[in-house]
Amino acid sequence: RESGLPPGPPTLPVLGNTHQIPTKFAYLRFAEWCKQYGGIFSLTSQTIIVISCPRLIHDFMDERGGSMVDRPPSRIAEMTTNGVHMALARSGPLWKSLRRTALLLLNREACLQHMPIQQAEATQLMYDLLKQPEDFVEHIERATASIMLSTVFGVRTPRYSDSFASRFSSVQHKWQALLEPGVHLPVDIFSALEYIPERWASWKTISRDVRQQQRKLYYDLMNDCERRIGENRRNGCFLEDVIDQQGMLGLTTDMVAYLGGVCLEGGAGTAAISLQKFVLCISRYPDVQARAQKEIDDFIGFTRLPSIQDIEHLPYAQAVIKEVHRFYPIAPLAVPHFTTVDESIDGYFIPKGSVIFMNVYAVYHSEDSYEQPEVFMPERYLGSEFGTKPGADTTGFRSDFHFGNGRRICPGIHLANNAIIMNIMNLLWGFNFSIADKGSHDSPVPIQPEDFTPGLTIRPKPFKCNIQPRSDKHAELIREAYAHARPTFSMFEQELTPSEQKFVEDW
Ligand code: HEM
Repeated sequence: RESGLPPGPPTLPVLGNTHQIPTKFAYLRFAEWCKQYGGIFSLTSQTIIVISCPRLIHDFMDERGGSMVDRPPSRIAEMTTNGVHMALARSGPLWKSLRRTALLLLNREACLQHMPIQQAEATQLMYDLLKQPEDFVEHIERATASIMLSTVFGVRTPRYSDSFASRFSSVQHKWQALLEPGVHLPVDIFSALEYIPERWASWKTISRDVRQQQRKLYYDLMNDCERRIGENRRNGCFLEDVIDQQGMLGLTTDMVAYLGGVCLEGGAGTAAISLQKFVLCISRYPDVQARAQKEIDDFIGFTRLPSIQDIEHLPYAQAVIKEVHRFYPIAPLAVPHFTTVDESIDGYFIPKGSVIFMNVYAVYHSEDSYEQPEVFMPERYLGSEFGTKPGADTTGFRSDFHFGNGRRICPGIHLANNAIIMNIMNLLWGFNFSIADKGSHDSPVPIQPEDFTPGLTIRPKPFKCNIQPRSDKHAELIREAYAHARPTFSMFEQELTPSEQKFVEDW
C-alpha cells in the first residue's frame, strides 16, 4: 500500500487486495473492515477508498463535490450506451447537460404535478392486492414500473405481462448482470484485455445484445412521446418537457432517449425493492403494524383513502419508512465516485483516480450510532432526527444516505419519495400483513445474504406473505377509488395494445 493512504487489510504483491474483495455482497466484508480499520480504509491494487463515517462522507464527498464528481471508467458501459448513460457517464459537458435537465425537471414542485397518476397507480396496486394478494411481488413490480413509465414517458402498463414493463425488466436484468463487478474480464484495470477475441470475451456479445434491446426500447418510448406531442395528445410526462426544451438544454436525440431510460432504470426497480422490503418488515413486526395503522386511522379514518399531504401528520408512518431504508438500504454501496485530483483527508493521501465507495449499510448499522442496529425499530426516529442513540456523534449525518451524495446525489429523490410514501400509506391504511413462511433462520426478518439477490441493489428473494383487506369497508373504498381513477389512467393509455385494452375492461 502506498504510504499516506488510509489503512486497510494486508496486501499481496501485484494483486494488492483484489483477491480479498468478494464479488457478491461486498458491503458486508467492507463493514467488517470498517470495524477493524476505521471509518475510512483503503484497498489496492486499483486504489479503492471506502468511507463509512458520516463526518468524513460529508467533508469529503459533499463539501469537495468538484473533485469527487466523476464515475470510474467503464468500457462496458461506454460500449453499450455510447457514454450517454447519465448514472455511469464520466463527468464533463455531456453529463452536466443531462444532470441540469434532470434537476430542472425533477424538482419538488415539478414532481407534485405527477401526483395524480402516481396516486392512481397506487390505487391500482391496492385493487390488484384485493384480487390476487398472493401475487403481491408482481403487483408491486407492475405498479412501480408503471409509475415510472407514466411519469417519465407518458405510457402506463395496466398489467405486467407482454408490456413495456416486461420488456424493460428483461433487458434491465441483463444490463445489471453485465455491470456486476467481477463477472467479466476487468477491462478497465487491464486495458489489453479489451483486445481478446469475442469468442473468449462473452461481455462483448452480451453488451451488443443489451445495447440493441435497450436502444430499441428507449427509442420506441421516446418516439411515442414525440408522436403524442405532434398530435396534441400530451399528458404532462417528464419527457414532453425534455423534448420541448431539448435545444435550449443542448441535448442530442440519443441523450433524450437515454435520459428517459436512465430515469426508468433509476426509479422502477428501486421503488419496487423499497415496497417489498416494507412488506417483509411490516409482516414480521405486528406491533409496528398495529401502531402505524392506529395513527393512520386516527388521522385519516375509514371514509377516504390517504393522500400525499397526510404524511406530514403521520410521524410514526414517516419513522417506519425511514427505518425500512435504514434497515435494508437499497444500494448498500450506493454508486462509486472517482477522484479527479489528488486529495487529502484526516491526514491521509487520496490519489487522483481513486474509486470512492460510501458504505451506506455500515453507516446505517453502526453500533456507535444506533441502539440495536440489527433490530427493526421505527421508534428510534421519534426520539431523534436521524434515529441515532443518545450521545452519538451526528456530525455530517443525514437520513437519506441511501440516495448517495455530493454532486451525483440521486436527482429522482422527490419522485421516488412520493411513490414510496404514497404506496406505504395506502398499504398500511388498507391491508393487514402477516407472515406466511418463517424462513430458514431465527431472526424475525431475513438478514442473511442468501435471503437476497446480489448486485448493485439488494433485492429480497421471493417470499410469501398473507395480505388481507382490513375490512369490507376498506375494500369497497378501494374498488370505488380504482373506478374513479379511470379518467387519469386513460390519458396514459393511448398506446395500449388490443389485448391490454381488453385486460383493462375485464380486470
Ligand atoms: C428509492 C428509490 C431510489 C434510490 C434508493 C436511488 C438511489 C440512487 C443512488 C444511490 C444513486 C447514486 C448517487 C451517487 O452517485 O452518489 C442514484 C443516482 C441516480 N438516480 Fe436514483 N434512486 C432512486 C430513485 C430514482 C428515481 C425515481 C430516479 C428518476 C426519476 C432516479 C434517477 C437517478 C439518476 C439519473 C441517477 C444518476 C445521477 C448522476 O450520476 O448524476 N433515481 N440513485
